[in-house]
Amino acid sequence: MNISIITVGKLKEKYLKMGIDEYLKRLSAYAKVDVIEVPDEKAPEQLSDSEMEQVKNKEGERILAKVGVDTYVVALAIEGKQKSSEELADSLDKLATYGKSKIAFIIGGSLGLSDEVLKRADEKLSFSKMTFPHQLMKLVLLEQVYRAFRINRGEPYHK
Ligand SMILES: C[S@@+](CC[C@H](N)C(=O)[O-])C[C@H]1O[C@@H](n2cnc3c(N)ncnc32)[C@H](O)[C@@H]1O
Repeated sequence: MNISIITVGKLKEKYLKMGIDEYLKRLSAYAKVDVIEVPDEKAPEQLSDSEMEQVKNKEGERILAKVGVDTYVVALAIEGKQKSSEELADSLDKLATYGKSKIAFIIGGSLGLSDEVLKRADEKLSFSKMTFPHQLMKLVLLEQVYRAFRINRGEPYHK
């Protein structure tokens, strides 16, 4: 399985980078995982609604340029569908069974994802009603994808 994690902006925080690198190392035993960072758009504190839309649209174009036509897209969105770890594992297993071997998980920037990206998504996945910083979301997502592979292989994982 080829998994892309597409995010907006460069990861700067060392403590997150260490965690992300650790899960990428663990995941390499199960799948090919690429982390793609597209440039973020400057977003000062005081932006009008239309300026915010413009920021999201520009970031969205950069995101969509990285998504292949045959890729199954999972957009991370607060308002998306919540799943248990077992349900996520089952979804990944089913995608592999039905020949969907390219999957992109997309995490938005500080203002979220554009409508175009959400429209392109095959599903929207929520990790709760809470808002997480996008770089932390990347670490949490990688841990859950790793957990999903462990579940699907029947390997022990921490409950
Ligand atoms: C700082 S959040 C953006 C917040 C923005 N107000 C919104 O509603 O999307 C950055 C990105 O992290 C991801 N994210 C944050 N919290 C999430 C959650 N609870 N479930 C799924 N994705 C989340 C989403 O992809 C979001 O676009």
